[in-house]
Order: sequence, then C-alpha cells, then structure tokens
Amino acid sequence: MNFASDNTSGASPEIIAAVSAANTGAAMPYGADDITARVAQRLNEVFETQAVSYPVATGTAANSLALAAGTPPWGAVYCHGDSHINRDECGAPELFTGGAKLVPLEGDDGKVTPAVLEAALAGAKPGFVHQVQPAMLSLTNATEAGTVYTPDEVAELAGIAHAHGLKVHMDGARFANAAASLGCTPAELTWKAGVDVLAFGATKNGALAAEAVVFFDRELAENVGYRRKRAGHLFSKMRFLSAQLEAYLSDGLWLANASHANAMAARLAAGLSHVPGCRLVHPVQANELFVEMPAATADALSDGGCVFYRWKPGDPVSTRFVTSFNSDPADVDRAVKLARSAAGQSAAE
Ligand SMILES: Cc1ncc(COP(=O)(O)O)c(C=O)c1O
Ligand SMILES: C[C@@H](O)[C@H](N)C(=O)O
Repeated sequence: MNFASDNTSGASPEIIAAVSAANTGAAMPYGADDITARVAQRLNEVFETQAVSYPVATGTAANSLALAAGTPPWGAVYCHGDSHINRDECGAPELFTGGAKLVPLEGDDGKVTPAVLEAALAGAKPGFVHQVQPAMLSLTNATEAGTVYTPDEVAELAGIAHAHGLKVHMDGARFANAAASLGCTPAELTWKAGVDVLAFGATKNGALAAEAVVFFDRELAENVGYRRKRAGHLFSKMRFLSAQLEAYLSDGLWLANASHANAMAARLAAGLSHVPGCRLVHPVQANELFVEMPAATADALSDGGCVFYRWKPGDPVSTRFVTSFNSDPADVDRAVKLARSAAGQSAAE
C-alpha cells in the first residue's frame, strides 16, 4: 500500500515493451533518430498545433528549461508559494535562468487567483532598474494540492499575465491527471487558454523517466537546444527516452493511466472522509489527497503497512496520499479499513 507519491509507481508494461522494441539495430544519436521525430509529430497531433518539443528526463529539468527560455537573469517568475518550482527543485529554476527571482503568491487549494496575480503585478515596477522585471507566470496543473485549473481559469490568469507582458509556463508533471479530470482537450487546457510553454509529464504517470518541454510559442524555444545540452539533458541515445513518450501517447495510454489514478484517489477520499476525525484539506480533483487525521489513525495506517507522507506534523496530523496509474483498489480499501478500525468504526459501517 504505497501512496507516498506517484513517483513510487513502476512503469506501464506498454512503455517497458516500447523501450525494448526500440533496442533494435543502430539509431542516430542526440535526437536525430526516427522515434524522436515521430514523438514531435505525435505531440503536435495531441495538442492540435505546430509546437516545438524537447524530450528530457525529469520534471525539474523540464520546468527549469521552460522558465529559462522565457525569463532573463533579472526576471521574476510569479508562482504559487507551494509550487514545486518554489519548494522542491533545489533552486534549479533560479540556476537555469541565471538567477531570476521566484515570486511566491498566496492562494487557497494550491491555486493562484486573478486578484492576487493582479495585485502582485500592480506592485511591480517595469523599467525600474532596482527591481526584478516580471517575466513569466507559472501554473501547476494538476496542482501540488491535488486540485486543477479549468481552461477558463487558466485563460483568465494567462490574460492578466499577457496584458503585463509575461509569458505563461505550465508545470504539467500531472497534466494527464488534470486533463483526465476535466475531460477537456490538451489544446483547450494549454495554448488555447494562453499557455506558452508546457512541461509535459510522463514519469509520474507510467514512464520510466520521460518528460517533454512543449513550446506553443515557438519563438521562445530559440535557444533551448543549447540550454538542454548545457544542462546535461541531451540524451545521446535519445531513442530510448522518446520510445517511452511514443508509447505513452499511443492508444490513449496516458489518459487511461491518469484516469485510473484519479479514480483511486476518489475512492480513497470517499472512504477516508467517512472515518471519524479525518478531514479532506483540499478538494480531490486529480490523484492526490491531503487528509488531516488523528495521529493515532496515521500510526495505525503506518503500522498496517500503508506508506504515505506526513505533510505537516501535529495531532491531528496533515497527511498526503498520492495514487498512481497502477494503484490497486484492494490496497485502497485496505487502507480505509485500517483507518476505520483505528477510529473504532466497524468495517461494516
Ligand atoms: C508538481 C511537480 N512538478 C515537477 C516535479 C518534478 O519532477 P522530477 O522529480 O522528475 O524532477 C514534481 C515531482 O514529482 C512534481 O510533483
Ligand atoms: C514531494 C515532491 O517533490 C514530489 N514531486 C512528489 O510529489 O512526490
């Protein structure tokens, strides 16, 4: 019962098979192979536009390369305070941009709001040499709180950003989960809503290690090839990274994986929300749930073999559960049963 992260899941058998199948004969290196060319075309089909895409191996690299493409060293990137780029990338965005400043914004349920963004930009001083210059807005979809931005919400925020001359980045480490949750098209959730560059995630949703930086604003991509090489993310045997993405984007695998993960999160949330003392901290809209629960309940879950993060200490303790493309419903039900017994509730209730 491992719900620590979707990073703990294995890889989809289809993706493993694709990597094995790619291991046939020789292929030109550094992205000059046929599979990489097919992935670029496939991404254009999925997003219904002519984009420029760069496969990389981690979400941090995808985010940092995307931000560097649109942010000068003296720039400012506006993001949610709990965003991964702000909390969990060890300064990679700051490094890749040459020292730009991340400007964290408040917002309930992990989401930036138009009012907060407007106020932050109203306080900026374009042209004032003593202050960083607004350059990009970064939104995470699905968010780090397990919520999602709808296309309309993205469009409203992107409209504000563009009106102030900023470009818009989307951290899409869990983009599949957002798209599956919303039932909208990838285009509706990105460039049609004003997103200029997407860090398109696959690793957390069934790939071994594969992401793609997808530029809808193709001019932004001008120097990314050099930045990727300098970052050490230009794979010499790129076919094996691209093979993952090709399989991921074939036969609807990426959305099927995300739909299952989302369904398991909903199942777990439905069960835990009826356990005395348990409270869902955020709406469960993708594959993450944050649950406040008595420390004794958390201990019983851990003692019973359930693996999850204690997000904030205390009693009640704030916990995070993340489900994956291959989460077993029996594990979900076992976790709920453990919580119920800890709360003195009979499993039959
Ligand atoms: C929202 C979000 N963005 C980006 C990343 C970065 O991915 P990676 O750990 O592959 O660098 C993660 C990590 O899991 C994440 O949760
Ligand atoms: C914790 C965080 O860095 C990681 N990306 C996760 O969601 O598990």
